[in-house]
Amino acid sequence: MQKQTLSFQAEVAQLLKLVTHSLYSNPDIFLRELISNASDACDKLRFEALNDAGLHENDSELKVRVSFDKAAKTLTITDNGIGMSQQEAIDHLGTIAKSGTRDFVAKLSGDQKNDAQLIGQFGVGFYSGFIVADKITVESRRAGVPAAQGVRWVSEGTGEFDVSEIERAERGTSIILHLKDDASEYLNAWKLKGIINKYSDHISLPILMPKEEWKEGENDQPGEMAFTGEWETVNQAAALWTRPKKDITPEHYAEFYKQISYDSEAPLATTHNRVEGATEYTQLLFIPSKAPVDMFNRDKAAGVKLYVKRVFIMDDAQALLPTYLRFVKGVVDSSDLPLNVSRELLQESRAVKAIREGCTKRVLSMIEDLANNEPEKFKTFYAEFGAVLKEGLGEDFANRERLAKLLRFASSTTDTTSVSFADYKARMKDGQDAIYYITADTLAAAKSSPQLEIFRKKGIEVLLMADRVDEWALNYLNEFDGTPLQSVAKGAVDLGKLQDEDEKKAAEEAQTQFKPILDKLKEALKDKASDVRATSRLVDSPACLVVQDGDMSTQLARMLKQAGQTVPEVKPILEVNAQHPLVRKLEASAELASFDDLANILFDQALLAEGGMPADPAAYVRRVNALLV
Ligand SMILES: Nc1ncnc2c1ncn2[C@@H]1O[C@H](COP(=O)(O)OP(=O)(O)OP(=O)(O)O)[C@@H](O)[C@H]1O
Repeated sequence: MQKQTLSFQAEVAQLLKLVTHSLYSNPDIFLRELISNASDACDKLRFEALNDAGLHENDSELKVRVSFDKAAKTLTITDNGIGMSQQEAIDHLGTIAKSGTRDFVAKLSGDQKNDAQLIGQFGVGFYSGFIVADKITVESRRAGVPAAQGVRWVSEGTGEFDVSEIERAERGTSIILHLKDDASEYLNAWKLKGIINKYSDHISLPILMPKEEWKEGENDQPGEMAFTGEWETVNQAAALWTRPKKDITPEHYAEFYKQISYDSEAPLATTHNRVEGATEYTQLLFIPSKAPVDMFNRDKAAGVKLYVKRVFIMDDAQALLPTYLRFVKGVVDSSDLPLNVSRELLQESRAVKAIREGCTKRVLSMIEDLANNEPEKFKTFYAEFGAVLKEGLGEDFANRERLAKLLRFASSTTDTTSVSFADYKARMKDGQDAIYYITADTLAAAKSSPQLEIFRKKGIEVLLMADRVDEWALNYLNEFDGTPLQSVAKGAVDLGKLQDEDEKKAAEEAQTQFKPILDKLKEALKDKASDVRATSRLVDSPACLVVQDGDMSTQLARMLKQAGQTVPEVKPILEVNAQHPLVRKLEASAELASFDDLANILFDQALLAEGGMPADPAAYVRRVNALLV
């Protein structure tokens, strides 16, 4: 292969510019990124060698070596992992393959402070070398490829890189950083050991550095540290989760978490256990402090890595946790699964089923623990992940009750999202036999909803729900601890024992007395409303819309339509307040030509009040204007 000069993909060039303009306030992390890549490369080799032992080439002790040359001002990170072919070096180091990272780079604004924050969430991997180096040379040979087909890749981190063919006896990759003048502090073993200890201690491979010893000076010269020619292991070289809990500090856990999650913040909660019995495995799971931007994408990659007997098998092992816990990050290391387990096999494995149940229970305990003992953290958790947790009501029947206890809502008497079903029950009025709730597009809409009027008048608390998932999720929860849940926007209003006899009688009388008008309204609105009836649910408003028990609410129907789904046409019921002057006016205009307009205005206003839109807004405006002039 001739030496070639190639250009970076536009996004890489953009990223590099950012990196070289000293994006990081903490330059040390370049070493973590490069060691992490080296460790990934070794994981890949181990995995591919499961089917082709020849790839080990008589060098099966996988390791990472870090060394420096003071005179040449270079720092070199070498691994004997999978290596790169010539084409792979061009593809992997010249373009960004991961679409997630590419999208993210496209979002960078050029504003350094903002970008720095954003980039902290992703990590720039290999390119972080350019924080400390003004030139990087990569030399590599892929496992199984002849020594003559090695590759050298060189770049100064500007627009281009060179690639050429080299002879390379040993398999794997060396990253040679030509350090900038102001980065010479990295030509120091103590400094490097300190960074490795801080960021890369949990790496399961040995990280080796040349051994140094104190050498006394001769002829009155001062002594100095000198290389002995041997290598020494400078990390613990045992995967974090395999070590006894008592030897692991919160900082170790946090570092490990940051490494696997690309999060810059420490996790909110951590659980680490060895599970013994019929299925044996170790779980190390984390709840992040912040939700990722794409959390509501249910197809999003899961966050748990699968290892089998300490061999890395796959990222994003979806079978290990239910979808509604997709925000959890961590590692599961099983001793029961075969090393060649595939994603398909995972779905069917009984061991995986047991692991999944065990992990789900653990995560729920972790959340319960926050709820019971760390209210501030639970608040953070709920603000970030409460909405996803609700999906569990429909997805995980076995844990439905535990989940229901963890839910929190705003209510007509509390502004914060802090009311649990248990709190609500404890405050229920004498004679109240249901937990009342309302769903709406926003909390403000829920709060000012006409359906709440009678409840407010009687001092009955109503839970307000404005998460998109609420109505769907609540479909799966009919009761809490023996008390039924009742939407106040569905079915006829039934306050049971809370409504006194007089009120009930008045409502019935209104229904009969009002019948002619109701019939006329029904006729006028036959295309829009399935029924029109008098109600005792309203106090200040003239009318509202409700649906039958079991029907989809108008709000959910709207939401699904917006999302492009076809929804069966559900005509709502128009309920009118016989006491309201506007409704009285209807009675008076029963024989007039304007009756039809008034009827339509009444319906459209009820729709507007709950956040909907009249089917024909222009006609609505015309009708109101006709009344105004
Ligand atoms: N030491 C190495 N050995 C073999 N391949 C490597 C090595 N370092 C980097 N690569 C290849 O280059 C690619 C790009 O590396 P880079 O660090 O930019 O991203 P990444 O590792 O894929 O992502 P991230 O660092 O965000 O996890 C890697 O995916 C890998 O294929």
